[in-house]
Amino acid sequence: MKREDVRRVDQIAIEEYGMLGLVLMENAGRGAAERIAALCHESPRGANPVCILCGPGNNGGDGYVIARHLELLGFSVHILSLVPLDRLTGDASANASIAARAGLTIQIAKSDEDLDRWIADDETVVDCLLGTGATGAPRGLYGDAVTQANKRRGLRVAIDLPTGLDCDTGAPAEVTFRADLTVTFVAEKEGFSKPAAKPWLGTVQVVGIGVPQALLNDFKVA
Ligand SMILES: NC(=O)C1=CN([C@@H]2O[C@H](COP(=O)(O)OP(=O)(O)OC[C@H]3O[C@@H](n4cnc5c(N)ncnc54)[C@H](OP(=O)(O)O)[C@@H]3O)[C@@H](O)[C@H]2O)[C@@H](O)CC1
Ligand SMILES: [K+]
Repeated sequence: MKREDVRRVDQIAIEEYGMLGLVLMENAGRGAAERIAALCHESPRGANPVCILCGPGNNGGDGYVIARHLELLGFSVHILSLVPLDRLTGDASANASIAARAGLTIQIAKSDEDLDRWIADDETVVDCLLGTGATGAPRGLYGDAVTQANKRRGLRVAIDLPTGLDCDTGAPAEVTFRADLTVTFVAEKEGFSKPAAKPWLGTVQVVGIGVPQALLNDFKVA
């Protein structure tokens, strides 16, 4: 599915079907947390704790939901946000507030040194940096975070798409998150089928976010 179409599905679910964005994000995050937990339990590299890297948009918002559900599933979780929480808006801001009030550990990374210090070598790293709103190669600290994550020995999980990968063309940026598992929402993105994308995606699992079948049918999603 093309980036533009998957974004339209979210938009129509909210604007025409009256679903709440928060509900879609909850479904997305909960589904992703369950897939991450299953992978951690079955893989020898699947470590506890889990480090969740959160970016400025709704992909970052998914990260706060995932953190809350992984804690409920018995994982020790910490969140590294690349932006101060007061810069978040909408559903991402709401979920960051819930996580903060719930006492989840949230650190705000301001430099490459912070990232180097705070991402442990053997923990599972979850990429909630950039999703379908990404344009071009990851800039500044976003590129640094991907580079740091790729150096670690633990499992890597990308949420919706690996940061740095163009989800329409499948072309990787010079710095692209190298996932063992990509949990993607609604449907596989068009670029995922391209040979260039394969080394960055790992296993791909699709998680539904609860939008009605009638809407999926309009977009020819099985
Ligand atoms: N209800 C829904 O819609 C649902 C959405 N869901 C989730 O939301 C995701 C889409 O969220 P999103 O649209 O907020 O975009 P996302 O990629 O998180 O961030 C955009 C931000 O990144 C920035 N930025 C851009 N490029 C950059 C770069 N190269 N390097 C650095 N920064 C860059 C950009 O800044 P700007 O370019 O505007 O200055 C902007 O601030 C989707 O993938 C799925 O995970 C699910 O929860 C299901 C329900
Ligand atoms: K991502």
